[in-house]
Amino acid sequence: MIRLQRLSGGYDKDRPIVQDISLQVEKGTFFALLGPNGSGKSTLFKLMTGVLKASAGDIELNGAPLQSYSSVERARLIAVLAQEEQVAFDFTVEEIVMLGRYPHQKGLLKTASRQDIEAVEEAMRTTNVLHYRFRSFRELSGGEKQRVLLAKALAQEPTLLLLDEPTNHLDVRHTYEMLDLLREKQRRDSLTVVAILHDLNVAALYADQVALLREGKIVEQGDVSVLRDGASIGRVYGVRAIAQYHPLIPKPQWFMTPKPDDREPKRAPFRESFRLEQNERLIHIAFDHPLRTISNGVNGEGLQWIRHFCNFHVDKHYSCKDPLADIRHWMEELDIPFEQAVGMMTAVHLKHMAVVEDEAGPYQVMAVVTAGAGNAVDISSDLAPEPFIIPGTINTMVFADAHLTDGALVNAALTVTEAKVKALHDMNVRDPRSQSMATGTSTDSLLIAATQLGEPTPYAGSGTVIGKLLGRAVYRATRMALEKTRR
Ligand SMILES: Nc1ncnc2c1ncn2[C@@H]1O[C@H](COP(=O)(O)OP(=O)(O)OP(=O)(O)O)[C@@H](O)[C@H]1O
Repeated sequence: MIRLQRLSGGYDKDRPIVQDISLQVEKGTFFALLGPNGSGKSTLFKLMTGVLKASAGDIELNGAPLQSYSSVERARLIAVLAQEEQVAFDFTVEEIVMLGRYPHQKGLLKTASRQDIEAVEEAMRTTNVLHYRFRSFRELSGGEKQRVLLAKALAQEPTLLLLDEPTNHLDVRHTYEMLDLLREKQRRDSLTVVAILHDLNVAALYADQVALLREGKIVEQGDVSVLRDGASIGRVYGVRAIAQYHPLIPKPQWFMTPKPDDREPKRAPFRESFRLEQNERLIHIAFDHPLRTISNGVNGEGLQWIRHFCNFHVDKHYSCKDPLADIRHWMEELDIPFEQAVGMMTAVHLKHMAVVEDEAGPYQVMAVVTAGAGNAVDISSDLAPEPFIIPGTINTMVFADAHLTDGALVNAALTVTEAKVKALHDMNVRDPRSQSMATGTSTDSLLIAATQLGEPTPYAGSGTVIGKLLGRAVYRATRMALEKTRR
């Protein structure tokens, strides 16, 4: 629908600001133009609307050269929401929005038709500005003005909407409301949206296509997955950042990393950096700093940064109706912040806990295990799973003074699971239903937590020093814990 071919131009004929830009935005697409300050985004917009004349290259709008349209025709097709829109007179909100209808109005007097009035009402309703329609535009806050200007652009009923930082001045709620609204218009009315955005995360969530500009040239272009490339984004913006996928939708999101703070107090050695308490009700390991953690705990599941590691004892007949609410309630009673805690449950007596500490090379590890084999299961047997749930009968907590990447955390989970299975095998633990060797119990829990100090290691399998250390600690702790409960 709009096509730029080898386009160059700027403010001075001899010094083009944007150079050799080729891109195509299809009808009904949300296209985000990204790039650092001064990279030429607004200049490109001015070339796209004909405010600036290109020094080289072509722009086609709906298959015809942009110059072949009259200015009124262009204004009917393209609406622009500029960065700082100056309003010369003291207009009301409704009057401002009505200005959007100007290209559609006929005759010298330009009186508003019924269609104009309906378009203005609809635009004010969708942007949620109806309630201040009679207020002076000048009196509005920055965010309110922005919504009114969007209403004006929508009232224009364009096929192409160019937005220069549309979410400027908007708070979080209004930012996402505006973007949801634009996406709805884009999908429902096949509106084509080209937006200059500074927030890479917003762009990744809403744009179908993106182009990344640096010093007037496109350095990346494509669907939003180009934003997944940490190295190139870091280079373009000159920042330390990593991209990860959003946990709920397959869109990349950015995490900026501040410069390391040299004045941060030195951390205590591993063994002095935590407190382990155990009583009838709870095993609580509290670190003085958060650890990178992967777990399937009832509370704090997934990948997190965690300081408090809890294993609560529950009665054999505990009803598991809402274990998360229960665990948070118990944590609250004990003043343990659940946002920084992993919580597991077990029906095993906590005095039967086994703790194994070990070290090799630069690494230190500690495995804390509670284990009962009442509902041991052979995962390979043909029997259907039993729906009856008894809270976690082998709960394994492993702490490592090591720097494990996310992949290494998963690798560590694999390694210590192998160690647990071997312990069950060597202890001749059987599935009571199939009588075959058990591979675990039906409600096991696991957590791996790493201090993230030292050199990062991407592997923690049985072929690595850290993997072997973790595996052996878990093997010994699982055996000790099973022996204690058996006795
Ligand atoms: N009216 C102007 N006359 C001359 N040079 C200009 C003018 N407006 C912008 N420039 C220059 O053009 C270059 C690109 O500016 P532009 O406004 O297009 O960047 P941008 O990517 O939109 O930046 P920002 O993210 O800061 O809004 C800058 O070096 C700027 O100084």
